[in-house]
Amino acid sequence: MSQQRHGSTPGEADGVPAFPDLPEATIARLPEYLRALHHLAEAGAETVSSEGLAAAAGVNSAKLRKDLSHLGSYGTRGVGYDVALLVDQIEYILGLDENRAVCLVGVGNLGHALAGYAGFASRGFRVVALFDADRKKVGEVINGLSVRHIDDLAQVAAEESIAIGVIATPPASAQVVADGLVAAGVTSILNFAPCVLSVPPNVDVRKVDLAIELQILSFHEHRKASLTALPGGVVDGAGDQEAVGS
Ligand SMILES: NC(=O)c1ccc[n+]([C@@H]2O[C@H](COP(=O)([O-])OP(=O)(O)OC[C@H]3O[C@@H](n4cnc5c(N)ncnc54)[C@H](O)[C@@H]3O)[C@@H](O)[C@H]2O)c1
Repeated sequence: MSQQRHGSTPGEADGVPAFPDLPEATIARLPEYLRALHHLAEAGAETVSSEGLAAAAGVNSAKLRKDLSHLGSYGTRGVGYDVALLVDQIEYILGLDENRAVCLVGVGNLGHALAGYAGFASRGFRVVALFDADRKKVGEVINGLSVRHIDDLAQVAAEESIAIGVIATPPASAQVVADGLVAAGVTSILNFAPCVLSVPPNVDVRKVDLAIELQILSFHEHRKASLTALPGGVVDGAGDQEAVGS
């Protein structure tokens, strides 16, 4: 099986369209592969087997091979995947080479933690603005950014070409914030508020809810307890590690 050559445009591997239509579940796993590949590259690895990468990413290797085949990446028999090349391909597909501008709305407990997190830059994002409705918070500087009033959203979004808005307000304010982001031209929203947002079809919303993740783990705890309670009950082997929010 061939692997895409160095120097060719990522995403244009033989027989694969420049922008393949990927299953949602594959898209959700690509950042996991990327994180694992970055760790491998930092450790000096130039190639990695599908089993090695699958273990590092916490998925099974058949699923990984299928996911990467969507990108036209099949690895080389006996050698595996070229780490640098695969990083390029995944970053290209995820659009991480564009260093998108992100704003955060709601600088409370959660917003503070998110705004202070230095890891977004190394993952391909620029946090360019922080907004809050509370005038007492306006002017506070976090990670070199001064909190702006939410009334400035449209102006700042235009100046900074903000692509992604993160909502960390209470749920009661989240819809009005989402409406403001959409009106300001933002077409991707990451919503931490535990509520469903109504947005136009051209706007993508991802939701992060740690309580839901805990509830899912609670289900698995419940299931394991009921299986081991059965005579001779055996719990199934460990499953894949799903990313929160996927
Ligand atoms: N997703 C998760 O796993 C997770 C975890 C914790 C909290 N949360 C959610 O995150 C949100 C924030 O939680 P928190 O503890 O930081 O709350 P918080 O009350 O400490 O902060 C909310 C901030 O939003 C601001 N705000 C309110 N309305 C606004 C508006 N219209 N425009 C701009 N700013 C506005 C407030 O002034 C405040 O600074 C809540 O919805 C909470 O349920 C989610």
